[in-house]
Amino acid sequence: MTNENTTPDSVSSSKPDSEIELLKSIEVSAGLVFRNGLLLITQRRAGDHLENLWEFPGGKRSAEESFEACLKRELMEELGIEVEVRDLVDDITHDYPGKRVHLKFFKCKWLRNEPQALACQNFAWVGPNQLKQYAFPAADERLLTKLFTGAELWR
Ligand SMILES: Nc1nc2c([nH]c(=O)n2[C@@H]2O[C@H](COP(=O)(O)OP(=O)(O)OP(=O)(O)O)[C@@H](O)[C@H]2O)c(=O)[nH]1
Repeated sequence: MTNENTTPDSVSSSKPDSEIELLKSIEVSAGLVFRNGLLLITQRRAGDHLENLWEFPGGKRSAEESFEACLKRELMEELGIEVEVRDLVDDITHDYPGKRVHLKFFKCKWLRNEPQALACQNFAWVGPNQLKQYAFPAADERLLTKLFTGAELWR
């Protein structure tokens, strides 16, 4: 995990504001998939943006697709699992060098199929204490704090 902080009001970046305004954000839907009190996380593939870091599974929304539909599709493509998409837990915009991402994180309930690493390097089901041992992208910092401090999210 990096030390970079993001809040909805302050977007961290190394670029001047004028340049950031020109960046069009990439819209991403990601899931907090719970099953029996454990959370599913995936590892990004080597060679991808933010390679080898762990993340909440999901991906880019295509035009005309809702964030919820995008998430169901991505979870099927990446892991072969079916979920029920529930509440929006966080909504974060973050600037990486040359790239602005707008992420919506939804709580999901695992419904069926054992996960398979179809489009990720690896996956793991973790509890709150294990989650601390994995390195995540800077954009996920605020959400991770919620997960570490809010036991109700895990229920
Ligand atoms: N799914 C997911 N993406 C995240 C998280 N945090 C975060 O910064 N991202 C960023 O959101 C974008 C997700 O798009 P994606 O999963 O389709 O990424 P990708 O490898 O196809 O992107 P690329 O083709 O631009 O390299 C990536 O830039 C990824 O680094 C997260 O927790 N989950």
